[in-house]
Amino acid sequence: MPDEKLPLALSVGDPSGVGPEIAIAAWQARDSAGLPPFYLLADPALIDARARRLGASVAMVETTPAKAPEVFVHALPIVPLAARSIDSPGQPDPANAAGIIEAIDRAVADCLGGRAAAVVTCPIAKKPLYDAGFRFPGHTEYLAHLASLHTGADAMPVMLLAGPELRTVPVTIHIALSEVPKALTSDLIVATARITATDLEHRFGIARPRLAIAGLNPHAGEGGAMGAEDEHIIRPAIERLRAEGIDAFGPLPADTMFHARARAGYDVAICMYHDQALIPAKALAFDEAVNVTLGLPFIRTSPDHGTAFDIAGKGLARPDSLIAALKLARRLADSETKAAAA
Ligand SMILES: NC(=O)C1=CN([C@@H]2O[C@H](COP(=O)(O)OP(=O)(O)OC[C@H]3O[C@@H](n4cnc5c(N)ncnc54)[C@H](O)[C@@H]3O)[C@@H](O)[C@H]2O)C=CC1
Ligand SMILES: NCC(=O)COP(=O)(O)O
Repeated sequence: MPDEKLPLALSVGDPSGVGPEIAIAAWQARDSAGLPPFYLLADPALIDARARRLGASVAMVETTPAKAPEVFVHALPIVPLAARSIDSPGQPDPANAAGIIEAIDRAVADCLGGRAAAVVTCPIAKKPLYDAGFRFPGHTEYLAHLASLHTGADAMPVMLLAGPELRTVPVTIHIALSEVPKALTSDLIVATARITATDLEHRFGIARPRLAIAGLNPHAGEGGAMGAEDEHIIRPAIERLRAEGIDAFGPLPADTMFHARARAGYDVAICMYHDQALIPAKALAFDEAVNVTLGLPFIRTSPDHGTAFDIAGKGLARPDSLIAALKLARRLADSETKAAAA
């Protein structure tokens, strides 16, 4: 249970991406945005180099999680990594993998060790990490692995994109589109929807959340004429969820379930693959949507965008989605604290 005085732990993400500069910009906006205290897990030399490159005048102090809240008022608190990072914006380098992973590891350890209230991650690019031997598809799956290492219990991670007007969950996440039909099972849909319903109720405070379940194929299969998965895999999953008392309905044709009137009828859209969930979320709210990992024994949020190598180091990156991620992490941590105290 997070303590409301604990800071948020922010991992730097890929040093060649926009993570360092959106972290700096978020700290600079702390008062106007009403941000809760956070500390940045990073190589201090990297953050100093990026600030200089951008001509940003920012006070930084190397510190500890415990001292971060008092530092945060006047300087960006940096909890130094053991690994060094290369400042090469736009040029991802597998040599940065050690620092990227150390920052995530330490954020999780701080959170589960009672030193941080929640984990917030700046974006990582997957390919340079794979090239360095990292064997997890992304943060989402790696965080579940870390949770299991720390607690000894298996965790099933669920990706939620949360924006002001829409929440979406992809049932299959970081896999090729050609693999989706094989990976999609009724068991996976049921397990994903259960975790979503539980976390929306207990972490987001939505009593009996309404889950709109998307079909996989055009027109949700058109009665089997355009694919069998909607009737043979998705509909049985919905029947099982309803039998458990979860307010799930569908399968809905995905092309007509995201317009404003349709969205008014549900709290979350459970989608069958990555882009089915992330395209509507980012199209509606690229600067405000937050990536949240459900199903973990700690809170994790992230901006919805990626490393943006094309603009890294140019002073063009907007910190808005990171700011939304920091605020949502604080809100979720505080509601967990209140629920535990009640
Ligand atoms: N949470 C995470 O760690 C995420 C990581 N990624 C990774 O990021 C890498 C790049 O992915 P892309 O598909 O190119 O998506 P991207 O989100 O990095 O960039 C897409 C477009 O949005 C712009 N953009 C992104 N963030 C912005 C910001 N803060 N301010 C202004 N413009 C911004 C970029 O300049 C680019 O034109 C991939 O390797 C992917 O794996 C992608 C999404 C989330
Ligand atoms: N497209 C979303 C994404 O790649 C984020 O993944 P993760 O690194 O948060 O698991």
